[in-house]
Amino acid sequence: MKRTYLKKASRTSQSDAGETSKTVAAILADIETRGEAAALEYAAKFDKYTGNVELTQAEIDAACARVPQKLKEDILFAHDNVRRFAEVQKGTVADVEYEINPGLIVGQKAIPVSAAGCYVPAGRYRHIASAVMTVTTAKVAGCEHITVSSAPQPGEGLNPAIVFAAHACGADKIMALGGVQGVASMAFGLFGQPKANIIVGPGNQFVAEAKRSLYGRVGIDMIAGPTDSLILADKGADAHIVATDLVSQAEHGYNSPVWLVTDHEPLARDVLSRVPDLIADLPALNRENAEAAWNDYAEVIVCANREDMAATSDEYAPEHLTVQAEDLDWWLNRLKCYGSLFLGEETTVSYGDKAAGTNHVLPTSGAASYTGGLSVHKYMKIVTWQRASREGSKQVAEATARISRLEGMEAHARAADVRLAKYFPDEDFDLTANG
Ligand SMILES: NC(=O)C1=CN([C@@H]2O[C@H](COP(=O)(O)OP(=O)(O)OC[C@H]3O[C@@H](n4cnc5c(N)ncnc54)[C@H](O)[C@@H]3O)[C@@H](O)[C@H]2O)C=CC1
Ligand SMILES: O=C(O)[C@@H](O)CS(=O)(=O)O
Ligand SMILES: [Zn+2]
Repeated sequence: MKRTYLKKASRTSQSDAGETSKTVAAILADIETRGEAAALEYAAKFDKYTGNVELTQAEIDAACARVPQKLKEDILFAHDNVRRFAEVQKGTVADVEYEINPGLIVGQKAIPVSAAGCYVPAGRYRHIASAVMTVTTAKVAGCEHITVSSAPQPGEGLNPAIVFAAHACGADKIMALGGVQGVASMAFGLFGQPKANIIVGPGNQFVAEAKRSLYGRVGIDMIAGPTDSLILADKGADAHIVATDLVSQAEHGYNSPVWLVTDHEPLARDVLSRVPDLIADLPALNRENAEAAWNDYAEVIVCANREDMAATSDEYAPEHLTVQAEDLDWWLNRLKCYGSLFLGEETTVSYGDKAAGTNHVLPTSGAASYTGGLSVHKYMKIVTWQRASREGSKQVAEATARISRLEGMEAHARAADVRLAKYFPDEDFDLTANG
């Protein structure tokens, strides 16, 4: 497949991975050894925060009172959409019971984990929507205890709207702890909370690496690190809207890649010429982030046709994938690797990020090649069970005994032997490995 890069990235999500991994390992080990005292020291070091970590009910009430009414209504609108979509998704997992052989019944149950730890990023921006996405889905899944941990601002603590969102969506505990110290405190059960069974939520490279390192001891939703986005656009796409959408996701941070893939070079050149002005027009922090992301991480790729565009996109496996091209059904059918798909110019990643109802906690750095984003299913354990009548036990016992013996697992075989001997004392069975 021939691809022409009109713009090629000098850095990727793996560029700083080694350094990040070392930093995070040291912090995790320290917090595991020294507990809350170490977590508080890192809060002071990284966030210049020495205030209260566990929010009291009075602090929650005071924060909620500071949120403007219109913003509360918007947050509740987003919550309602996320909740209703989560409920529909939950309905797709059913407990089942199946008589697989006469008298032998097998089944599946979906059991929610007890304790969920939801990380809500708040370093560069106030990610109110992340509180909605994580807490609402945990609540719909049926988790008994939900903790939110989020980065405090120096001298101020948590953003009031994040507190309102976490509280309104159903958090049982809210902590002012960011980054690795927030994730570690939820995983180790510090500050009076139950140890989390699963840690979910997005964050920067330190948060994503902390979750990755703790995985196994605790469940995680997925690697949801620095945001990335890809737009597939054909000759009919509106260059101004494509450029605006690229910039909208480059503002996340200096390490947020945005990629444009097209089969129409004039569109690519038009978009390339528009992006710098759109970035220059942003407020200072957003401009700095978007400029760095655009310069170092962005790519503009021209392909020969739509099939090559789709194949390129699947290779990148972006977190957000937008299609601004004709024949949307063809794309929906063809594309295989993405966290969330935005079909057509009339929708945009920002809708999904904030309020449309699909979850914005999504796989990054290519993780969309093997997983989808956060949903109720991530909090639910699909477990199995079985029971049998004595008749139902017969055939499976014989097969079990012979397979076990052939494997050399004599004790397993005898667990089947004793049942056959007890339930069918008058029958002879050849239970040897060669039987
Ligand atoms: N994949 C997804 O679904 C989503 C991803 N995001 C991503 O979340 C991220 C948010 O990042 P931030 O604004 O930074 O907020 P954040 O809350 O993730 O990180 C802030 C924390 O980083 C820690 N930190 C900062 N510098 C450090 C250092 N040198 N060593 C150790 N720890 C350090 C501090 O403890 C601070 O509390 C962005 O990259 C954004 O793209 C946001 C929403 C959704
Ligand atoms: O990575 C993401 O999903 C973000 O784009 C979500 S938000 O824009 O930070 O709300
Ligand atoms: Zn976004």
